[in-house]
Amino acid sequence: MGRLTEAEAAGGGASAARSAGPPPAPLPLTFTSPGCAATMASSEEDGTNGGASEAGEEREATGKRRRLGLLATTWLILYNIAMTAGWMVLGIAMVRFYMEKGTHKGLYKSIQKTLKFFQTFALLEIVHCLIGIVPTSVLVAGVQVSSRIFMVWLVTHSIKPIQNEESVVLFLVAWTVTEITRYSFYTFSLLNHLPYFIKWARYNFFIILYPVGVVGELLTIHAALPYVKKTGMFSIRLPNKYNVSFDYYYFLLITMASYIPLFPQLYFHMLRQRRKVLLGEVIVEKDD
Ligand SMILES: CCCCCCCCCCCCC[C@@H](O)CC(=O)SCCNC(=O)CCNC(=O)[C@H](O)C(C)(C)COP(=O)(O)OP(=O)(O)OC[C@H]1O[C@@H](n2cnc3c(N)ncnc32)[C@H](O)[C@@H]1OP(=O)(O)O
Repeated sequence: MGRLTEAEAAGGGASAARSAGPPPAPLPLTFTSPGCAATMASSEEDGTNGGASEAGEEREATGKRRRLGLLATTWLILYNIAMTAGWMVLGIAMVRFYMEKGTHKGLYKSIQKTLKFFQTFALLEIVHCLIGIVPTSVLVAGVQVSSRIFMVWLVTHSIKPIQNEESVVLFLVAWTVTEITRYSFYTFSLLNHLPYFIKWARYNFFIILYPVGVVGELLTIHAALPYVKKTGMFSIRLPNKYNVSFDYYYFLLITMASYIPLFPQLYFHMLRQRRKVLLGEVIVEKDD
């Protein structure tokens, strides 16, 4: 798989100037699905070039909806509205909790049901990719969603002593702001009425929120380590009749280490999406 920038595809001009600079380094993981190339190639926009661009955007959105089918589009609109509402409820609950109590202690306990419900519901994002109704790669969605599910169920839910750590608030705030923006972006896009500030927020907030969320997650896992070591939770010791052993403590250490290769992949993927959507750079997949 090779990647072609708009400058290469169009042979230069204003677009070339926009996408000037060194081409992005090829990544070991391919993050765009083959089915996604045509959509990407047709989505040139910069939000500033007036009527022609808007008309083009509208045509593109209508075309996209036709390709998707009414059922899939309706489902995605309902799904995205539900997720936007869910994360808004969570955000409001967090702000209210803090304003009433003046502390973050007890915050996780008070919002955990809503968090678990909506974050678990996000598993459908992997299904959306698998059945091809969204062009995101299964790998990107899989890493993103599974790391969140892991944080919610196998770390924060299971290890009660860490629930009041400040780091939990850090990732909760980062996730909540991101998801309200992301799901409202998808909803308005599907409805073909995307306010520019939502598009802008979707492709700028992550620059800060992604690292903030990752720091929160890593500090939370780190805080869990002594407890996991002491209790031996989720671990299987030898000897046993299956002759298998598993140490959750080391599993957590490996998980923390896996952020080093995986997080930059997600971050650079988002930076590429940002260039495509906000700066109008087109990335065309071509077979070698
Ligand atoms: C079991 C143990 C596992 C341990 C694993 C350890 C791994 C550790 C590394 C992982 C670190 C993750 C940390 C993370 O949890 C921290 C945070 O999240 S902090 C908060 C900040 N976070 C973010 O900003 C996250 C951003 N993430 C995302 O946006 C997505 O999750 C991602 C999958 C990365 C997005 O990628 P995508 O390619 O989908 O971007 P786009 O939004 O531009 O969408 C591309 C096209 O798909 C269409 N689309 C996608 N979803 C929908 C939808 N629901 N409805 C409608 N359309 C959708 C979208 O419109 C685009 O279409 P087009 O290209 O045609 O315009």
